[in-house]
Amino acid sequence: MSELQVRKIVAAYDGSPVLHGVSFVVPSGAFAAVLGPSGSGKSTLLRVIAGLHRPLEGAIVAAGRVLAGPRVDVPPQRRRIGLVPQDAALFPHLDVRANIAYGLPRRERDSARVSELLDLVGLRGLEHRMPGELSGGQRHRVALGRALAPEPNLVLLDEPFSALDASLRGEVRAQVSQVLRSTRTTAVLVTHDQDEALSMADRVIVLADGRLEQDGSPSEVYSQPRSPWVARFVGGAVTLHGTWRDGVAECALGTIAARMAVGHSARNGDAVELVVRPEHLELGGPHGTPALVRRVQYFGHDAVVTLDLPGLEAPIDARVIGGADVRPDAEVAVRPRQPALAFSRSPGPASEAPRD
Ligand SMILES: Nc1ncnc2c1ncn2[C@@H]1O[C@H](COP(=O)(O)OP(=O)(O)OP(=O)(O)O)[C@@H](O)[C@H]1O
Repeated sequence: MSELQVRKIVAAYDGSPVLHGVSFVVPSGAFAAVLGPSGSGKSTLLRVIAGLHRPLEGAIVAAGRVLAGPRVDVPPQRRRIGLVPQDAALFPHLDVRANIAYGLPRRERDSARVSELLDLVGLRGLEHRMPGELSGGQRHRVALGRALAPEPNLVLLDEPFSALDASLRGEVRAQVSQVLRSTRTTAVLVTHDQDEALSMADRVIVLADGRLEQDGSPSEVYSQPRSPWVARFVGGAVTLHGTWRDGVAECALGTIAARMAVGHSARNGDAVELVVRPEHLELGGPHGTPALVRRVQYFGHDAVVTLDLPGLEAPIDARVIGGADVRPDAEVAVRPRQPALAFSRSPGPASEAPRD
């Protein structure tokens, strides 16, 4: 069992707090993504887990062993944690085999274990290439092989795909998750890319301003966001002010079906904040609210249509299948296809716009 427990971690730089009591558990063998905008404290959290930054409060427990706590600070090299850094950080003067073998104790560097790892990360045949002769994706696989070599309890991946071309990224993400799943390694990925978090992880841990905003499966975080902020940050959302009345909401989109978010409630006449996914807005049809098309971004499989609605200062985006025939300045009718998610209105960071 190599469960990771992050317990009420408080961390600071020069007295300025950066993490404010962050807690979550990654079950043994699970793949978690810590997702948050720039400056939310993701790298600091990873450094705390790896033993590169000492927390002021809280504890880190991996595989049942306390690695950091009030009187404990296990040095990084004794934590049994593998790290895959952002830039792969390979030794440029060592070939693929030697880079992977570097992760093993000296006496095991010539062992069959290195060949096993080359097979695991799909680099058999390239073992004598130098890092400069590899693609970005292959370099990451070497870094993963090196991190997995000593059979760590936990692998940490720090934005490992951000430097890759978009065309390569999807493939490398799939290869890395396949290797981690096949070895049942507990892993934590840090990313600001919501697609990466949703597509790779079993658990998504959303951080904002050093606080945990939500911890759940990708579909929970997407379909039951805990706040309008999470909805906007994970997947994008149209947010509207509305008034709750008998299971529907009155807002700039007219009177629309709505359901209250988990943990929220409203009485008739209460102000609510409504969240609608852009892909749940449909154009055309007899019952929609009239809107003016401001811009169309056509992507082939779908299009993002930016609309001005009467009474709304900011435009809203609808993501529609096709969309080739929608023209700027046209008047269209817009309507949500699914009930909006309603949040009781409360001030605070959860209702501010995401920053990135
Ligand atoms: N070595 C440091 N000294 C002082 N402040 C730091 C240091 N490293 C990070 N910070 C600050 O701590 C906060 C969190 O930074 P951190 O790098 O953990 O965020 P992040 O979510 O990983 O951001 P990014 O996605 O941009 O890497 C930021 O305000 C940052 O300026």
